[in-house]
Amino acid sequence: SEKKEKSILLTNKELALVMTVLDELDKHEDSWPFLFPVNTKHFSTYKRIIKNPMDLSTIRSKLEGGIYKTKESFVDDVRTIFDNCETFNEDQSPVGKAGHILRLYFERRWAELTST
Ligand SMILES: Cn1cc(C(=O)NCCN)ccc1=O
Repeated sequence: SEKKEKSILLTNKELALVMTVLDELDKHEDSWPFLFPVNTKHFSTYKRIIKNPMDLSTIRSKLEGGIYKTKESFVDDVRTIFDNCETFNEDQSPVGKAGHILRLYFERRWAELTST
């Protein structure tokens, strides 16, 4: 049925929406800490402290692989990036500050694009 179908994949409109937001996050000047997975060889405690690592390249791979069935599951992964950042970084550190700025940008942009 139409309802069932909706839960299997993102509609074209939703796909375009999440792609747009993902592209904007990727090019934002404060996205540099979040473009790729945190280097756990460089940050040896990261794996123990952060249970669900997430980054923008992983989100893009999941999107291209048809992993996201709803736009909400996409939003959950984006928010995980920022929650992980707050867990692992001091608020006033360069990475911590970038995380707060990019989270604010994302939430405002998402609201703009999805609020009726
Ligand atoms: C998200 N995140 C990124 C870094 C980082 O230093 N990234 C550099 C990328 N060149 C360190 C801790 C952290 O939580």
